[in-house]
Amino acid sequence: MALPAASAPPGPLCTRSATSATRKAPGRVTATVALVSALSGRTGRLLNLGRRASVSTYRKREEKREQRRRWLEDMERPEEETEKVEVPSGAAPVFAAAAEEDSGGTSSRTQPEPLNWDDPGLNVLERARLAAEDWGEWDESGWSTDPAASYGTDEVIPLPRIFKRRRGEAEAPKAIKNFIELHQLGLRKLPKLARGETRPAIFCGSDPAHDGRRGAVDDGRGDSLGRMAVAVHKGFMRQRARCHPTGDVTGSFPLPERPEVAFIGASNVGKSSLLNALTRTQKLAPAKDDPGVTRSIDWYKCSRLPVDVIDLPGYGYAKGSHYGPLVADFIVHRKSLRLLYCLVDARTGIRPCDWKFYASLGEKGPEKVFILTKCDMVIPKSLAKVATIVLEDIKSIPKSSQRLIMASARMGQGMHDLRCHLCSRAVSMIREVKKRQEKLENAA
Ligand SMILES: Nc1nc2c(ncn2[C@@H]2O[C@H](COP(=O)(O)OP(=O)(O)OP(=O)(O)O)[C@@H](O)[C@H]2O)c(=O)[nH]1
Ligand SMILES: [Mg+2]
Repeated sequence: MALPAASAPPGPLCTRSATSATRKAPGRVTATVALVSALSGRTGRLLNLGRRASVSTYRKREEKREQRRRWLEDMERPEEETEKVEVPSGAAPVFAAAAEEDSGGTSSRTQPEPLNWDDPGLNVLERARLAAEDWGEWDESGWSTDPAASYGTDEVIPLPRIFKRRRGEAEAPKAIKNFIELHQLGLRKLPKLARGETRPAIFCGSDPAHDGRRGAVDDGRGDSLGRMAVAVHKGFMRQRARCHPTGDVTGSFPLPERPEVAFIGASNVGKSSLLNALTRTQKLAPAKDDPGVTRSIDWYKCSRLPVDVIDLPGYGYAKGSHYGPLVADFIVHRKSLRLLYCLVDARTGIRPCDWKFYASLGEKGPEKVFILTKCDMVIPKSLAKVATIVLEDIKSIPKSSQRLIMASARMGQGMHDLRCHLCSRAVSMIREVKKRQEKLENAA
């Protein structure tokens, strides 16, 4: 559809090359146009071509202006108008019931009290519901386009409003800031190394007196735990067993050989990468930029650890199927599983899908220890704020340790700390097993 002549844009009605040519040599261009016109009598057509190109550009600009105007209008609209309570598809029954009530459905339950995030009395279910509501238009299928895995730091990832507000308001305690400096955590500019020089690993998890400076790197062997952690770092791992989340054909899982610890978290949070980073075997557990890579329960055996490490499929997104409920079932019923490392992305904090998963576990399952992963992707200041928020959040999650580990599988920051933690827990698990054996022997 052609635009009416009145709406045509002001300015030149010929092509840019002709305009610039006119500016440079007006006489020559006029002569050329006159010659062409004389030869073919199509001067009007020539000019029309220019005019048409310019009209389409004008129309595009108009469209862009219109889009921008609409976007600005949306931004200026008061929050209440745009805010809507949406429950993600496939949400747990508690959300479905809440949504039904919110929409004035037929549910016999009374309208729930509006929740306030800052209320310390909120339990995990209430926080899960609040987080799901806050996420608004969050959709699990959107995970496929979520750039959470990629290394670029300038990418935008969707964040819930509550999280943004809390991150803005959070005041990180000095202890957390010092901890981050000590472990050299966060996104940092690495100094260039001279040829042949290797970057030293940062071992300061076991040494509280370490000042965190590069030159003062200790070897992590300050105590027996540190030595054990260094042994894990130099050890190797191999796969012991693999099973579908529903079990084998009989619905059962491999028999436990040792106490077990498992890594759990949303898809793509970096569970497999963290497991690989424990012994620095990059190709052990498959890890990719794609969510839903691990789709089975994998048992790994470490040469220097008296426990088995389990890599679980992630929840929130999985190609073809959603394993969240199956994994939760496995965690609840596996008696030999003594510790659960819950991974949380350092850029997003605890997400609604995480809250949903913890809500589905409830009081059941082993103790949870939280790990902030991908710490190399946020600046130290922001990392300190997110750590403060997560530490606050985990207070309301049942059976969670109040210890937060910060690590980066890619850069190795905080890995010594994680290994130390794993070793200390492994030692106490073995002690427990021995005590129980002794008790049984005495009874017999
Ligand atoms: N920058 C950075 N990237 C990481 C880190 N850990 C993991 N990644 C990247 O995140 C992506 C996903 O890692 P995976 O280990 O496959 O994640 P996963 O949680 O096992 O994912 P699923 O198996 O799909 O549940 C990979 O591309 C990793 O390279 C980290 O500490 N820092
Ligand atoms: Mg994986």
